[in-house]
Amino acid sequence: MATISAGSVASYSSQTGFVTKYRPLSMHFNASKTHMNFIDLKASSSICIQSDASLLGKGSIAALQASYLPKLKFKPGRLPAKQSQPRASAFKVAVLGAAGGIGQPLGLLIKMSPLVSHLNLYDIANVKGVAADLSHCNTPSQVIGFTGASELANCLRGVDVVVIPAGVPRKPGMTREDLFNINASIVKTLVEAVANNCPDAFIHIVSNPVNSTVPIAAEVLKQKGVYDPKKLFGVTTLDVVRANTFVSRKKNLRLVDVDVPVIGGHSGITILPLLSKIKPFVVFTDEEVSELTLKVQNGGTEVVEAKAGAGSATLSMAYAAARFVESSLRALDGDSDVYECAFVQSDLTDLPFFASRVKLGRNGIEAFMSADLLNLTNYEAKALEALKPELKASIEKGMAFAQK
Ligand SMILES: NC(=O)C1=CN([C@@H]2O[C@H](COP(=O)(O)OP(=O)(O)OC[C@H]3O[C@@H](n4cnc5c(N)ncnc54)[C@H](O)[C@@H]3O)[C@@H](O)[C@H]2O)C=CC1
Ligand SMILES: O=C([O-])CC(=O)C(=O)O
Repeated sequence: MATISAGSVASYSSQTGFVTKYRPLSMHFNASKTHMNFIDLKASSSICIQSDASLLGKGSIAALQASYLPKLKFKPGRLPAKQSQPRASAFKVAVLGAAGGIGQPLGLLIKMSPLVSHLNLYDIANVKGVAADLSHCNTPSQVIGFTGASELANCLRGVDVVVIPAGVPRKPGMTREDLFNINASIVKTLVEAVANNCPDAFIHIVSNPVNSTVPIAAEVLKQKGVYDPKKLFGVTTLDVVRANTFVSRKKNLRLVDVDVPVIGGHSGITILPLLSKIKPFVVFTDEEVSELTLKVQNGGTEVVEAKAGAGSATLSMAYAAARFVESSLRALDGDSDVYECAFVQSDLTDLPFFASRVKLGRNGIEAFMSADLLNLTNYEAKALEALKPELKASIEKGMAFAQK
């Protein structure tokens, strides 16, 4: 049987839920019989591509399908016995804030993507060691570390996707808003550099408060004359990841089947999981809706408190950000079946920015999944109205900061 390896990582990902649309392939991938290695950590392990087992879950399987299969000129089930190396990975990704709690595991996950040719890591401190370390992984991408303002332009030139997790995290007792004073300036400076050096890139803003840092980024890009609202994203994937995890646990569902759209923003009550729009269809009691909604809204704070001063979510965030990077790369690679939630410029509501499910394509957002906002339950409709004043204030605060 024809084979593609996902390396030993296949074993720890059977529960992952990179839930973008996915069509199974009826083909087995087995590293022991081929050199078409995805991760190459352990050449003897194998994955079955029609299952959900891969490093990045279904999304990554789709990436393999999208990036390898069309170029290999074979049909599923009719692979040649010997197949040469798949096409070179194509995309350049930069991570700004790459030596931090999120940046390091995120760098590792991106290093494992078959779609990445160059991984540029930037930080104001300690990034050369992180880059040297990661560069020893025998996956295709070339890793380079950049540090200090003088190296930022070189880090960004020619990049397709820029992820920005630079900035300070919360400590117990703080809200995400409390990070504004420090992180607003960091994001502003970094996005100015993005505008100057890779204005066509997809920009993924992770730094909090996302409800304000995304409007800041938009204003900076406008001032530079390079704003493309279809390519600027606040990363809210962690809310979806949490919602999927909590709901599947509560209702005993297979994680890979569960997809909960999460709308609004990325802070407290502005995070609104739409349980009525879950796939597969599930009935919830009122108590379950309220318990699950609060749990998702409080997910970040739960981690901040458990870490007791040592920061906020880093590993689950790296996982979520890697999923969003992978989805973006698949979209850039021509996959026409990529859907993610993100906080973006939007006219779905009367707010200028709003998180919703969007369809991604080569040029960024191709469509808004406006149907998700139809036929909301009373609970959801009320929660949506209740979140608007807080979200509006955070958006305006960000815009005002950048216009100053
Ligand atoms: N969008 C989301 O769902 C989530 C967002 N976050 C946010 O991500 C941000 C980063 O969190 P962590 O990685 O845990 O923090 P961290 O403190 O561990 O890492 C931040 C990194 O940014 C670097 N940095 C600071 N200023 C910089 C600049 N001007 N240029 C480049 N790098 C710079 C630091 O040197 C550090 O390495 C925080 O603002 C946090 O609130 C965290 C979790 C989830
Ligand atoms: O809660 C925080 O400060 C970090 C964050 O955004 C999250 O974990 O969702």
